[in-house]
Amino acid sequence: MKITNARVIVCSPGRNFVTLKIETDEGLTGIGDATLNGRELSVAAYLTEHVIPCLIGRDAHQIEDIWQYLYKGAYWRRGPVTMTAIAAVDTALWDIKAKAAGQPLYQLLGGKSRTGVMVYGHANGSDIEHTVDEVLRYADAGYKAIRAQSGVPGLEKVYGVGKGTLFYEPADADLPSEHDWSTEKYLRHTPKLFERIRDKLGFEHHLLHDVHHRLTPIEAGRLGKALEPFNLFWMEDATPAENQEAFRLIRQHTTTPLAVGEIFNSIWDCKELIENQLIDYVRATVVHAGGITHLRRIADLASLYQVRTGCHGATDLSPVCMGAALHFDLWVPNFGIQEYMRHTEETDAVFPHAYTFDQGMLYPGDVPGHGVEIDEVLAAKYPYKRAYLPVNRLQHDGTLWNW
Ligand SMILES: O=C(O)[C@@H](O)[C@@H](O)[C@H](O)[C@H](O)CO
Ligand SMILES: [Mg+2]
Repeated sequence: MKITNARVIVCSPGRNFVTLKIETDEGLTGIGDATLNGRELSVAAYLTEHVIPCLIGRDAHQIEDIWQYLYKGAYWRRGPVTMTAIAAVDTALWDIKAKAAGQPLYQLLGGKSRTGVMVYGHANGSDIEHTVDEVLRYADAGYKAIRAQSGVPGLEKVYGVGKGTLFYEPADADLPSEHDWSTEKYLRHTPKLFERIRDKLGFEHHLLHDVHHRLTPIEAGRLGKALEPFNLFWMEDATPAENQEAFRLIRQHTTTPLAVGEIFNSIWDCKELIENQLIDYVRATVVHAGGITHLRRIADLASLYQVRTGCHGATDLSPVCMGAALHFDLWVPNFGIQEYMRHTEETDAVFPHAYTFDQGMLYPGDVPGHGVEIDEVLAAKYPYKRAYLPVNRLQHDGTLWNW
């Protein structure tokens, strides 16, 4: 089955998405997500200018060979732009292979390892009481796992806390907006938040929290220790992970489980974290970590060390990534949890999909392929709009910090 054509579709149904569509001489098509939030057009150009010309005429069934060809053939290995582009090709080819077999994608990976995919939703509130109400709302909606983020007294804008409650969108301006940060205020506030949530909710539900790279390792150790009585499922991105060894310091101070990896793009970003058992969950997902082919390698390495998966699933990952990730989640033996932030109705209409939510679980559906398509006519009605993620500055002196 030969690849006859491929093209990039950029659209913005409420937020920007980049999608690669591959066509074959047998009439089968496949799509892959290529969205890199705030840097979308770099991946679109990488695909159009440098990848698509190399795909035409190749056998769509040779997923592994094409992966190696694009990875080794670039010479400049790894990096978010390259790996997102490769992921889009890989996802589209798995979609085509599964459609050719007439099977849902999870069957080609090895079949179901579980009945459904446990997800966590996002409860965001402007203060503790508001966040508690949101957590209870998610529990009522059937979620078994809930991430809680709250505004911090004395800080104007905080990661994870949106204007509306259901749809949180941080890429909110055509030049980066500026947030302020105080580690001291955040560290005083966060244990109180979880104490109050457990008081009201009890201990039946999983609770998660995202630190969004803002603490030093020793501060992260302190927070993890303070949160131990509240039994978190995980503390996420406690410190930036460029230096993987930094997690050893956090580990030495707390038994709160650690998750990291939404910004990882290859197995090399987490090799030491996994081999030294410095984390419990690896958060890489299909779109930014080289597609199903490479994510499977990360998960296999992780499984040797009892590290489980927790795929990133924010709204800047398109429904195409979500669909593919759900097939991966249904199969992967060392599954932990899947993040699920709902897309807007506009986005769902542009990307009709087979996956469904019920009682805190997602199900990828059984249609051949990954089960997500793109309505190109509708997509054309939503042109690209530049949108950046914010930057963060320390409140007391304006030093640029991690957002
Ligand atoms: O855990 C998460 O979902 C995040 O940390 C994201 O919201 C992240 O900020 C965005 O994906 C950035 O594009
Ligand atoms: Mg995160």
